[in-house]
Amino acid sequence: MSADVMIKVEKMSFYYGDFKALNDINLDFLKNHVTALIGPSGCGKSTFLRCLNRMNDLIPDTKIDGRILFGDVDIYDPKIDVVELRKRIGMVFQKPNPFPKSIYENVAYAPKIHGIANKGPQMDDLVEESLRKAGLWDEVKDRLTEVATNLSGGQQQRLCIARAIAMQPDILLMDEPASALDPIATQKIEDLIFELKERYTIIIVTHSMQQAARVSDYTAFFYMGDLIEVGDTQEIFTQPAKKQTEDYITGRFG
Ligand SMILES: Nc1ncnc2c1ncn2[C@@H]1O[C@H](COP(=O)(O)OP(=O)(O)OP(=O)(O)O)[C@@H](O)[C@H]1O
Repeated sequence: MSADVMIKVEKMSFYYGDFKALNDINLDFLKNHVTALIGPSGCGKSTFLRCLNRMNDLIPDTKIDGRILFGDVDIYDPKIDVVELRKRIGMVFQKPNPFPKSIYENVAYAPKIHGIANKGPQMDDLVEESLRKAGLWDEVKDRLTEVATNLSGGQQQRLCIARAIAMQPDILLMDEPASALDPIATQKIEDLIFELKERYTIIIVTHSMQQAARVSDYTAFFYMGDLIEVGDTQEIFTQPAKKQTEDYITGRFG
C-alpha cells in the first residue's frame, strides 16, 4: 500500500437489515488531506462515514462486507479493540454535543480515562494545546471552569473538535460539522479544517457543495449507495467525468 494512504476501503457494502445502503465501495483516503463526501440526502454519506470508525456496530441488524484497511490492519477484524480504534479515528458530529460539565472537563475527560495525560500540569498543557489547535483558547482561557453549554454553538463545535484532538487521533471524521452554525461560525470551522489537515487526515460529510469546494482536496460523490466518482476537488467541480455528478453539482437534482 502507498505510504500516503491512511485508509483504504475495498469492495465495501453495508446493509440495514435487507436494505443495501452502500454498494461495493472502493475508496482511498490520503494522509494530511481533506476529503469531502457529497451527494443528495439519503445517498449513504453518513453511513459510510460511520463505517470508518465502526460507529454502525451500535445499530442492530446491520452487516458489512468488504474490507476497511487502516494502515495494514482490517478494522473489522474481530481482534480489533474498537475503543482503541475510535481513539485513532475521532469523530465530530453535526450538532455540537458537549457534556454538561466545565470547558476544561470536556477536553480532559477522555484523556483522563484513557491515561493519555495525568491530572495536574500535564493535563493542563494538553487541554490548552487542544483548545489552541481548535482555535478556541483565546475565547475561553479565562473561563475554563464555566459550564460548556454556556458557549455559543460555534464555540461548542470547536470545543468538540478540541475534545477529539485531545485524544491525539490520526484521523478526524466530521459529519456536517457546520450545518447547525451561522456563516461566521462556519467560516471559523472551515479555516480550522484547513489548519488541522497539517496534522490530521480529515474526512468530512457536507451538504454544502460550496463548503466541499472551499475546504477539501478531494471530493467523493455518492448517489443511492454508489460511489459515482472521486477526484481532485477542483476537477470534480469544474469537469466531472460522470453525468450524474455534473447534474448534482449544477443543481439539477438533490
Ligand atoms: N439506522 C438506520 N436504519 C435503517 N436505515 C437507515 C438507518 N440509517 C440510515 N438508513 C438509510 O440508509 C440510507 C443512507 O442514509 P444516510 O443517513 O447514510 O444518508 P446521507 O447521505 O448521510 O443522508 P443525509 O444527507 O440526509 O444525512 C437511507 O436510505 C437511510 O434511510
